[in-house]
Amino acid sequence: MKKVIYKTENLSKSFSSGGRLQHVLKNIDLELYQGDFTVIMGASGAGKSTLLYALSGMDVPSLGTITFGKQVISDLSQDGLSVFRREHCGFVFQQIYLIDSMSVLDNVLCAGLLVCRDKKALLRRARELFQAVGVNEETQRKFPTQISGGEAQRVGIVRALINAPDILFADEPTGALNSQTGLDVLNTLTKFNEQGQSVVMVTHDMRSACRGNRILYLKDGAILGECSLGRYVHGDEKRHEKLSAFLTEMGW
Ligand SMILES: Nc1ncnc2c1ncn2[C@@H]1O[C@H](COP(=O)(O)OP(=O)(O)OP(=O)(O)O)[C@@H](O)[C@H]1O
Repeated sequence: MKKVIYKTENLSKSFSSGGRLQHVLKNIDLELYQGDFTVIMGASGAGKSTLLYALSGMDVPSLGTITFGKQVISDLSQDGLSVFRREHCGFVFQQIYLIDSMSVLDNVLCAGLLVCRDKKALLRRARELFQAVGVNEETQRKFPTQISGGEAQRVGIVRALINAPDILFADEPTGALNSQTGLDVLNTLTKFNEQGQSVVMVTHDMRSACRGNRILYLKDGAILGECSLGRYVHGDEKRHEKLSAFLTEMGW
């Protein structure tokens, strides 16, 4: 039986803009499981990123609770949330925000040193991760402005994983990449997930979504439905058809 890592109850988020309250997430009850590659889909404005930010402690809900393991993260202060993010979460976004004045390797080590003081152990893990994503030593010595978008995104994945997070959050990780480099990034995420890494990814892209084993469809701030695709198998056309049929049913 799968282990629940996240549980939300009545999770709601509202924003006030122009004197009007916009209810973006509406009473979401959700469980996420360890080892899953969960994908969140839905139309633009459905609340996907807002849900991801709430789960990852980057933002706080207006109402409801979010429990991670036994910890109620929706009760944490801003300081508590930053410790939670640092210790448990990894982030991969469309924008990578590497520090331009540091080498690729130092960008990764710097993120690791926030959690672990053992530089030798960090270096070992960084080298393993760089090898896994296909970023060689020459590229590791370069500065962010000297590498391609695809390389930068793979460095971003290494940085996100350097602290061995319990969960990796990805928001449109291939959104700014061309088709081949996007595919490399998806293969990298799939590989880590096969090794047990839990992933939650927001995407509009069918090809990316096909990598997930569980697809949630968000509409107007509520989960309208979900689809189970099973573990990713390369070249499985039925998977694409199943996802496509599900999305059609959801009104995608
Ligand atoms: N900080 C904020 N202040 C005010 N409104 C916000 C804020 N963040 C999000 N919203 C609003 O919440 C709604 C949902 O935004 P969100 O980014 O979660 O949608 P999304 O489903 O991820 O959309 P997209 O696919 O276009 O990225 C939008 O109408 C957006 O304008």
